[in-house]
Amino acid sequence: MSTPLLELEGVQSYYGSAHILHGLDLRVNAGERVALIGRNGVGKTTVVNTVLGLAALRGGRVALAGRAMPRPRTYMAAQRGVVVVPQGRRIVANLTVEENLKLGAATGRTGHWTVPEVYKLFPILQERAHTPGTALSGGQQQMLAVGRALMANPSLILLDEPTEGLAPVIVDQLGVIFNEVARQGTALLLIEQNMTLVARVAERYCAMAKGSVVAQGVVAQTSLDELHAHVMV
Ligand SMILES: Nc1ncnc2c1ncn2[C@@H]1O[C@H](COP(=O)(O)OP(=O)(O)OP(=O)(O)O)[C@@H](O)[C@H]1O
Repeated sequence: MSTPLLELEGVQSYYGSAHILHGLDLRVNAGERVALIGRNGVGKTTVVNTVLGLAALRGGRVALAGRAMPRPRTYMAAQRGVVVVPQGRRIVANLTVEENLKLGAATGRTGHWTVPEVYKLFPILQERAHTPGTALSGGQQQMLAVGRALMANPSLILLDEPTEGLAPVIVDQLGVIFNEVARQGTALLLIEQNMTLVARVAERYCAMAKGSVVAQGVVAQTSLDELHAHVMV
């Protein structure tokens, strides 16, 4: 079997003295589309933060593209081809759309994704190229956040609740985009509360409760009701 792009084994992670992840196991292989689901507060964002070094890894193992990262850092993840589209998008306010996109290329990784290729995927970003990034609508800002991540030519994108607060028509458009990005060969870890989108995009799901993965399965063999059961309060 090929080396996983992302592998967490028995991960224990903390914010200060708050112990959030309790022996979490998760693996994403090249080209896979995996959904990470679970109720609010179970620790999904903390998985991302652990990979970026924003939550403290105090037990277990994190490996990126086969290399163990005892002290993960954001730049290490990007260098190893793992890029995050953060919750809340974090578009830089005083930069234009195009300048925000170019920020994503800072790792120097080359590949399919360039500014023109991102504009082909999101024509609206080209139309608004010289507009301040934060002047865009919520859906357009999410497209910009995805485009910026693609500019790093990642092998894996971690998407943290990308459709939060967006209208259903925009959510549908993003689903098409995520599938197109995956078709180009980029693996996805999709943290998502919208199970219809999960069913449309992901092949496999991992469901979390209280800081660990408690169930997993093949999305095509799982009903929407079963998926919803993992996220309902
Ligand atoms: N900086 C922090 N310091 C201390 N505790 C935190 C911090 N950030 C998050 N937490 C706590 O860690 C737990 C897991 O939060 P996390 O954001 O990972 O959950 P989540 O599953 O992503 O939830 P949501 O869907 O609400 O984003 C929660 O109890 C939260 O209150």
